[in-house]
Amino acid sequence: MSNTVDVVVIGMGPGGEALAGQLAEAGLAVVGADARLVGGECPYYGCIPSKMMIRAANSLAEARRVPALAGQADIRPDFAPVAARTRDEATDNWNDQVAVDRFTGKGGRFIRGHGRITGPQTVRIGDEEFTATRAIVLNTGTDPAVPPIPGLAATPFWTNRDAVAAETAPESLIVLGGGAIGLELAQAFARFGTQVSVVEVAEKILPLEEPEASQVLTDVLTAEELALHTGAPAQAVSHDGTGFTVRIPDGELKAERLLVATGRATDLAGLGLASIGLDTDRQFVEPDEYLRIADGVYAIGDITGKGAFTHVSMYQAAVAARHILGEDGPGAEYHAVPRVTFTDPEVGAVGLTEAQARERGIDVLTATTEVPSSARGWIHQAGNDGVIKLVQDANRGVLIGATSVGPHGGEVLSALAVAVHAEVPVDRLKQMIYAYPTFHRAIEDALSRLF
Ligand SMILES: Cc1cc2nc3c(=O)[nH]c(=O)nc-3n(C[C@H](O)[C@H](O)[C@H](O)COP(=O)(O)OP(=O)(O)OC[C@H]3O[C@@H](n4cnc5c(N)ncnc54)[C@H](O)[C@@H]3O)c2cc1C
Ligand SMILES: NC(=O)c1ccc[n+]([C@@H]2O[C@H](COP(=O)([O-])OP(=O)(O)OC[C@H]3O[C@@H](n4cnc5c(N)ncnc54)[C@H](O)[C@@H]3O)[C@@H](O)[C@H]2O)c1
Repeated sequence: MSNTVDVVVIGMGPGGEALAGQLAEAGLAVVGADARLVGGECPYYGCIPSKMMIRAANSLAEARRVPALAGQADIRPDFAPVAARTRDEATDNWNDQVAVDRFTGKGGRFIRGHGRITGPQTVRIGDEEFTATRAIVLNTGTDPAVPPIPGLAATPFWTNRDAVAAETAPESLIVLGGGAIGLELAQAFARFGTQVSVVEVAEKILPLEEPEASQVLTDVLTAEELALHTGAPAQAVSHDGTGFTVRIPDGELKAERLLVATGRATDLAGLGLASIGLDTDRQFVEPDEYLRIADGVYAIGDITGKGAFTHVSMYQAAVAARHILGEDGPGAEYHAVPRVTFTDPEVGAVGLTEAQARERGIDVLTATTEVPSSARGWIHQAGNDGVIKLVQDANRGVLIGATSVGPHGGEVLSALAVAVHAEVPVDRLKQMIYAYPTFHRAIEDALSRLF
């Protein structure tokens, strides 16, 4: 088999898998390499198993709301169905044969191994050298970042990869990091009965989202008896054979398990980017609008730093694939990247936060409305916590950012994502009819406060 091909894809996360398959189906000679599992973090260690866990945990939370609304419910949490679904349905016991077969079925050649660029058109995968005449595509994603906290490295801590593979919910859990991964898993385990403490170095949880969103979630998680320690740098970690101790400025926390969810790491040097003249001292590559980082070299997904989300990886894959095939089409744009943290309530957001907009010198108008005081929120009652916040560019008269926290907050976000993406004039949004009594009707109330 010739080692001179059209395209080599290094790393087959969600975007890389889609792009490699599309190019192979289009008739190009494509080699796809993955060191671990085809499909990447999302199906095996990320989105899908965590959302299965959350779905189960939310059903427990909803059952706990029965006394407020509908009588009595006898709730006895059991983690076994979650573990079984993750193993059997989400990950096929962490086996990617179906995905490999799907790719090879489209005509691609798959190699399990670590890929590294060795020159403008050359890639080494394991012991083999390949020449890619049309494109090299990087979709290598990220690994969990482990902060240099004294003692931590020597302990048997969990990352997301261990947490989603748990067979049982631990009795107690300390979560380092109050971002998306930390909070989603913290709340899910807590709903199964785990005693959870979250240690977040920033002054608030979800520090990059709107402060109003952070506040709603802080109130909900505190009411669910999670212990939130914010502005709390972990100073030391130890493990005595049975449990963890984490020292924070306020004292010591102890738990059976420790989950490190403090962000993600890339390794640009390990990808050989110096061989094509790129700086490897940075965390992310810098692609142009067609995802090129050098002539004939493309990068998609988390390593581009445009939003570590499956939908960004897939979007970039489509743009890059079109460009590699020589088809016309728009380049990538990022003014309306949506994101949803699947806590309950869900925290959906799109575009810029108020703080980000002000940092850019944009003259903004903002408005918020509380979900519990909307008609649907009031009807919903137990579990109705939420807020909608809009950020308008005062000069252009369009929304440039929005946040939707609440039951189905991620679904409510879709209307706001359309508005931000298509730059629908705020005056036009104010003329729209919002179905009664939906959660999304609260958007109308927020719009009426924008002046
Ligand atoms: C717990 C958790 C929950 C998440 N939930 C969501 C969610 O709900 N929604 C959402 O949109 N996103 C979510 N994400 C983020 C999402 O998983 C990623 O954004 C998504 O997987 C896209 O990543 P990627 O395309 O960059 O590649 P990845 O999925 O990171 O895959 C990269 C692949 O490249 C391989 N690789 C790396 N280096 C090499 C190399 N040198 N040679 C060969 N192969 C290599 C790896 O083995 C891996 O298979 C979650 C992440 C985590 C951890
Ligand atoms: N629903 C989703 O779409 C979803 C879910 C999970 C993850 N993700 C993606 O994965 C990415 C990574 O998630 P993440 O939660 O690891 O990262 P994150 O950047 O979202 O959150 C990490 C948190 O850890 C804190 N932190 C950093 N160092 C710390 C330390 N030493 N001690 C205590 N806290 C510390 C940070 O201040 C931050 O709040 C996210 O940015 C997101 O894009 C998406």
